Amino acid sequence: MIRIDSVTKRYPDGTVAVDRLSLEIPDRSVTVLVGPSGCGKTTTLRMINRMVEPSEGSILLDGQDIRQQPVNTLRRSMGYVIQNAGLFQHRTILDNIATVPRLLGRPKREARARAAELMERVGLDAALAKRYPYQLSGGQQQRVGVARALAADPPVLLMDEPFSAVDPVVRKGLQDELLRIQDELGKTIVFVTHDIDEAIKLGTKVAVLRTGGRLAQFAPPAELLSAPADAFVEDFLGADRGIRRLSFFPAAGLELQTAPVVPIDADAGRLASGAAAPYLLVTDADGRPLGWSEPDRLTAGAVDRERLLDFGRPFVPDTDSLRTALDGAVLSPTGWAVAVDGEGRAVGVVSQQVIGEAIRDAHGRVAARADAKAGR
Ligand SMILES: Nc1ncnc2c1ncn2[C@@H]1O[C@H](COP(=O)(O)OP(=O)(O)OP(=O)(O)O)[C@@H](O)[C@H]1O
Repeated sequence: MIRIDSVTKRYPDGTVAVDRLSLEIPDRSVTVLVGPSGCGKTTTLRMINRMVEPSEGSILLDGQDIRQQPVNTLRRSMGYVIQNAGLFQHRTILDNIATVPRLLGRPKREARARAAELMERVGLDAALAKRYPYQLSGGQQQRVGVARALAADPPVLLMDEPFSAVDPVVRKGLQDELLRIQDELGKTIVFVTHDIDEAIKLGTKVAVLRTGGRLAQFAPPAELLSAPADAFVEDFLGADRGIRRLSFFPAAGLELQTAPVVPIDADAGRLASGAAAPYLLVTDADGRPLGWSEPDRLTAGAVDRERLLDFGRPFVPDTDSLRTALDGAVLSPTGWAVAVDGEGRAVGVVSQQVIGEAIRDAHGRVAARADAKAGR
């Protein structure tokens, strides 16, 4: 655990970048520091690897004051990734990644083998190994930055706005990759961003800082969204807080109806058994959805695919959230969402109303848990 204990940083010109900040950063999880420009995120991160020394307070790593170990030893235990990757322009990709193992005295062959392995881990094609940084896209360069930071297998990874300079699509890919790597490697990651959506997506816990380096709230993302500590946090979270919060509620408990799902070759009896529903979902012979139809427009054995209504975007109950299910229902011309299994076969349908009830239940459960925690 990294423990930031009442740390203040006053720069020589008198700027107080961080003001009596206390934070406990748990092991093997992603802790995000988020806040408006100039609120002291970078200063805080750099105090963890002693690129900046606190004016007051202390930082403990696994119970030991970080000032008690030589700065080089400390930094070796902490990979550091910055915006634009900060790669060595005159070295190949492979040698960029192999830099730290080489500095640590690893033989060239071993360091390069490790670098090649890391390229694969961060999703870089081996063919890029001999290129130079300027021959890579921004997103690829960031991946190299992550690989380089992982090369010495440090337990801690400090990341300062690593994905800010790339476009939203590439950024999403990099975020997904980071979560995957984190799942596999279980690093202690401290991640700085000014993007609250990135914070909510990546953070196990999120520290929202306000200008002057003061902590506004430190909580898991779902808790931030459901109970912002004050108006500043609420404002910083922005619009759609309620909808975004639904991402944290699984769709697995939704009660699905199967009677309205009918195969394209359904006989009259099968069609009649679903006829009470306002719409039927027609599937192909493998069970994959084709589209919606009002029951009285269907004739057994003669379904005109062209006349079916678009079924919108289906959700997978086992892995998706209530947000995805609701989105599916809102996008569907019938107001019903289609549930599919991992192979894309329809497993049932669910109305907006039922999703609405599930949302109310989920809110109720969270409120009950909060009450229990507060001893009410
Ligand atoms: N070397 C320095 N000397 C004086 N003031 C500094 C120095 N470095 C940072 N600051 C100031 O400290 C405050 C916090 O800066 P910091 O870079 O930590 O913020 P940040 O939250 O990371 O900002 P951003 O999101 O814009 O990168 C700012 O007011 C900044 O101007």
